[in-house]
Amino acid sequence: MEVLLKGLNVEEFDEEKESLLTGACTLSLNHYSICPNPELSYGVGPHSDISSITILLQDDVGGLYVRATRAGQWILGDKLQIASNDRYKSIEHCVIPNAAKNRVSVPIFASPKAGGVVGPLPEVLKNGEKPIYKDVPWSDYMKHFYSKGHDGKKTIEFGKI
Ligand SMILES: O=C(O)CCC(=O)C(=O)O
Ligand SMILES: [Fe+2]
Repeated sequence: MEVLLKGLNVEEFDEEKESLLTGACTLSLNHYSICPNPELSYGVGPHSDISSITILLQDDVGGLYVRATRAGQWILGDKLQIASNDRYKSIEHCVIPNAAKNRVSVPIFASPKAGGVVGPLPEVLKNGEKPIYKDVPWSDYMKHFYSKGHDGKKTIEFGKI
């Protein structure tokens, strides 16, 4: 995270920044059952995570498809795209089920602490750059994400000015 922040003119990953970006960690336990016709369904439809960063633990079955050329075991989320005023991009991904094996995955989401706000970092706008996003309570952003089905990268529109 510190490397990513250096690219945004943020010198120090202090307590305030930590709480704003990665103050709350949650995880999901996902089980994908064998699917006889994987081409007809999704395990999880295309979306970007709303977290800052997601770290994925998974077994050797596979099935995560990522719309990017460079992605390892971590995925950037909307919170970081918004904080960086679009310098970093959240990564769209989906899960295709497997015809022969069950799969287990454990994504760990590093997100803002409850009560936090989603918006461009002041350091990013320091040079007079126009903000693309407004300040939105993190709880509203989350509510919006969970109020609808997965829809690619549309969630981030909610934060736009
Ligand atoms: O199971 C996976 O590989 C990813 C699941 C996922 O994208 C999510 O829970 O947000
Ligand atoms: Fe995801």
